[in-house]
Amino acid sequence: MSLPFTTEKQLAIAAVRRACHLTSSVFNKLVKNETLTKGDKSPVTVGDYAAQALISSMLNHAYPQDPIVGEEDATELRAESGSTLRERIVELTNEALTLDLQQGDYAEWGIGPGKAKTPEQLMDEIDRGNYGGGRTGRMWCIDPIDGTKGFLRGEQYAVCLALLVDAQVQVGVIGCPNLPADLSQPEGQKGCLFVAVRGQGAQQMSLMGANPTPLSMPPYDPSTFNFLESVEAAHTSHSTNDKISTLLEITRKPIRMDSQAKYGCLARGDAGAYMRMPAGVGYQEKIWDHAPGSLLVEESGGIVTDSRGTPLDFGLGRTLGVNHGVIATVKSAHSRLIDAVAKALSNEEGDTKSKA
Ligand SMILES: Nc1ncnc2c1ncn2[C@@H]1O[C@H](COP(=O)(O)O)[C@@H](O)[C@H]1OP(=O)(O)O
Ligand SMILES: [Mg+2]
Ligand SMILES: [Mg+2]
Ligand SMILES: [Mg+2]
Repeated sequence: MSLPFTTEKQLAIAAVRRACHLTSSVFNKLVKNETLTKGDKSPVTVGDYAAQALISSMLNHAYPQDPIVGEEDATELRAESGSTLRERIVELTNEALTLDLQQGDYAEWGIGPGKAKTPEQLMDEIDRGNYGGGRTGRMWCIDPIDGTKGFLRGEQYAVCLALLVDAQVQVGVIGCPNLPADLSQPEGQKGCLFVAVRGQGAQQMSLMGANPTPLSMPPYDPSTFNFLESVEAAHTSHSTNDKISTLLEITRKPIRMDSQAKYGCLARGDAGAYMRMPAGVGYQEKIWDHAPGSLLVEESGGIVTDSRGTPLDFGLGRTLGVNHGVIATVKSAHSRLIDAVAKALSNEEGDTKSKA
């Protein structure tokens, strides 16, 4: 008998691999009018929409009953019927759907030569990601381009896919086309795929599946410990992270990087912790920004909680609800970090009161 979730894992790898191929080729040809600004002021490109349409089509073919929580929706595209933006998304998605990428990876996934879809079908595929989430049953989470700002800068981004069952992540796949296989060799081979299945461990491999390597996080070592954090100051409080660093007497500088590539780097031991302290009040973290990454870290021997030590709850809907930031680290460092966070936050509160 095969291991649980073997088919889902293979499908997720095939979908993320194809989407990475799409986003890498989009980047090289992206022009200015192929990016929109969403209601929350964040950017979305033709690559985000096309990658979601592609992944959703593949999931739909294999598991038509499974609901999908996807970041993007097609409302703006439908309103712009006949627009070049929509035409470009259709063209890109169909190119990726019909691509003869790797022999044998398409027979059962409804992709490959002759599998192009109509614009209407593709808008519907994007909108299959409108599921509201919840506590019971199966659901997939897609972040077609995580770290769109990094993508636009030509830096790090990730194509992210997870399968959840009863609000627990069971399968997580993250594709990072721009990530060096070895961070100490930034000019070396680029393109990493991270794969985790609950209870079956985590692996890193090349985007085409070469050199699969099991991941296991090194134990806490104060002499080398450092943080991974967002590039964008609006996404995380760099100054709170600095205070926590000082309290822990961390001497190495943080590594700034966009997207869930941070979870991949943490899982393979490039840094000691991924710290995501809220930059302001009111932002609710989205489940697609943490579902595959959290499983990857857990399966590599780490732990992922909010900044107060509460486990992340993927059963509340499309967001993680009121939980406060995210901390991912090796188990032996976790309680030290939680204590330092509490101290740093109470010092910040004290500073605010004394200024008032
Ligand atoms: N104010 C915010 N606080 C935290 N995360 C945010 C905020 N605004 C957007 N994000 C999300 O952070 C993620 C990128 O994180 P990172 O900085 O680690 O690369 C994106 O998915 C982005 O969402 P969106 O895709 O809607 O822009
Ligand atoms: Mg994201
Ligand atoms: Mg995104
Ligand atoms: Mg976005």
